[in-house]
Amino acid sequence: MAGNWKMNLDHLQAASTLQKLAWTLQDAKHDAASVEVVVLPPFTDLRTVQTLVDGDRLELSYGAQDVSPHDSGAHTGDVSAPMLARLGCRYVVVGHSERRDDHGEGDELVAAKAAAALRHGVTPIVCVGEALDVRQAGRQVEHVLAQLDGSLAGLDASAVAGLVVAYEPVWAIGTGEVATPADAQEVCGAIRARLRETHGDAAADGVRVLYGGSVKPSNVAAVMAEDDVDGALVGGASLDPADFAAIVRYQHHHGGR
Ligand SMILES: O=C(CO)COP(=O)(O)O
Repeated sequence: MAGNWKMNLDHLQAASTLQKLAWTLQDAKHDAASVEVVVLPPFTDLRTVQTLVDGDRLELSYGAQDVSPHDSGAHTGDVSAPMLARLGCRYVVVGHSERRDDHGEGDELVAAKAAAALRHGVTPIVCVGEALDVRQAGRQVEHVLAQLDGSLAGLDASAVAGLVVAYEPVWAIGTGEVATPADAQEVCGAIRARLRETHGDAAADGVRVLYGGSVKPSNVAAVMAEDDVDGALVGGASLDPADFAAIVRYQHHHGGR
């Protein structure tokens, strides 16, 4: 269960949010071995998050929201995978729709970013998803699979087995419009089936497929009940530690699988 904070919470707010999240999960005796909890704060928060997680031995993982395809050099404003690795980032989001849209990132760049992360032991969370017009035309599966093929270009089966892929329909992000569990399953199932074809069983069975888009404590259990949804990538609701903890612990609150 991953919380993408997007461009919210400065490093002071990050510290209090993280502490509240950790206490809430601890009070609920959350078993971190069964459901991994990940926060994805802005770059400027990462050192603070690292210090807290290490110092207080919090059972939380963290990562960044973007990474350069390059390891170092003249790339003003970018942050490299070695830098993220040194900060203890276990994950990094690549290809979020907000970066694809705001910064014109295409599949080739996303694949280069995923490869950069993997070179330095950081697990990419590769985001794919269709816009509303594509869904209305009924072309969501072919669209997402083309994005997936492009965004994972060049990765071998063992790399894919360790990956996280997040299906986030753009029309469901920040809109309150959640895909139905069947919508999420259709595309998440197609993603896993495609990876089985292209990279084999170990890759398809190892990859973790997340759903993202207006996930809330009230709707998470239904989407998690689908076969090919392994977790959630949560935006807005992850900013509230009580809501995010409730999402992480969806089985206990809503009787999911
Ligand atoms: O984009 C998302 C997570 O990466 C989803 O955001 P919301 O949960 O705010 O819809």
